[in-house]
Amino acid sequence: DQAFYRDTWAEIDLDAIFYNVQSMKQHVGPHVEVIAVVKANAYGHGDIQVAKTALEAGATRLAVAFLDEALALRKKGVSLDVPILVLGATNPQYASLAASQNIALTVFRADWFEQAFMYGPYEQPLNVHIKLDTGMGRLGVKTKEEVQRIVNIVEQKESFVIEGVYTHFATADEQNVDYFSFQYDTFMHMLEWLPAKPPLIHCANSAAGLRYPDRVFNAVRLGISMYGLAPSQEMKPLLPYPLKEAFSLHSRLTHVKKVKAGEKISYGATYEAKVDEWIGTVPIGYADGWLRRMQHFSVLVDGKRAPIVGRVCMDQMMIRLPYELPVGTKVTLIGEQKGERISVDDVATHLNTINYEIPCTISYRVPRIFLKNKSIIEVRNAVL
Ligand SMILES: Cc1ncc(COP(=O)(O)O)c(CNc2conc2O)c1O
Repeated sequence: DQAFYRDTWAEIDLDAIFYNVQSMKQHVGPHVEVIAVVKANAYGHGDIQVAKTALEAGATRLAVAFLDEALALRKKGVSLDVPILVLGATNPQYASLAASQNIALTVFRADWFEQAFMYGPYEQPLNVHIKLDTGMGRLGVKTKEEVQRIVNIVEQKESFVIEGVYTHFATADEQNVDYFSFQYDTFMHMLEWLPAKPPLIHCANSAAGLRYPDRVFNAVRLGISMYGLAPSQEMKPLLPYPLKEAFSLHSRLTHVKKVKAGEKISYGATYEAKVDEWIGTVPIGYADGWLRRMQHFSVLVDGKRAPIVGRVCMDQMMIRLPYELPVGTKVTLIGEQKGERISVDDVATHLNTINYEIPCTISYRVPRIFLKNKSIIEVRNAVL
């Protein structure tokens, strides 16, 4: 039986993931842990495959958005001795479950602990990372009093261990460093509120890790640049080492026809052939996360750019071919053909968004093929 039957797939180059993690590891030095941020199915790249590769490449911890993603990694084989940090908020009633699975939780409210304690008992203590809000304005403690309340509760109950303290930057990927510096200084000031320094102190996302390797304390939360994507356009000229893009997206022509001038293509009959044209049909659409706004963008066939013509449908779209090509011809929507390249950034620019959003949006319906040394080691098909 086939791993998947459709003619559309994403390829994740795990060698690129490995290289990007190893590069950051070397960049920040041996005293700084790399925490691989694999939330949102590893930004659409495949959570367990990226997690395993990152750990092989020197990451020592994983980070996810919420508890379900951490439990999923355990179920998929991440051993208990690999710590996983939940970056988002967790309902206090699940604190003991997290503790039993060596999953650390982000906390930022003293009342959370009062509730979490009621849901005991805790066979083993829960590791918590106190999040400080230095200016991101999302989650985090903002006052010394709140920090004191948290520390007092933790000291009273042996169910909780403060394993870490951290903050998150809002503008680390921008050329202007004013707000970044304000947050960094605020973090330094807030750290003084803690009676003792926890084992882990971390503030850096990819951008901060790339730009200020000597100001990351002792761990970096590596997300976007692990996938070989720059945190922002502004940051591209500031990259201390090259990044290797891990994600590519491909399909194959399911139909090729010659249309006469005046003939219409796709819903709304919005596209009209100006002259006699060769039109190809590609089996990918907005239900795959290749959004309707991709109309007027181009894809690669035979190493040439072919414009998407007419409206993108739920499962298919049409392109204007440079010349007649056989059914089955490979179409590259993100990636390289014969030296021509369409990057994740190109798609993001067309959609007037950031590169983070693109791989995350390629839906469960697109099978993921995992490559190591250019050969397929695994296929994930969430449809079957
Ligand atoms: C708390 C936290 N730490 C680290 C990271 C990794 O950042 P990076 O991918 O820039 O390296 C994120 C990413 N959070 C998000 C990325 O996009 N939207 C977000 O909320 C985060 O929310």
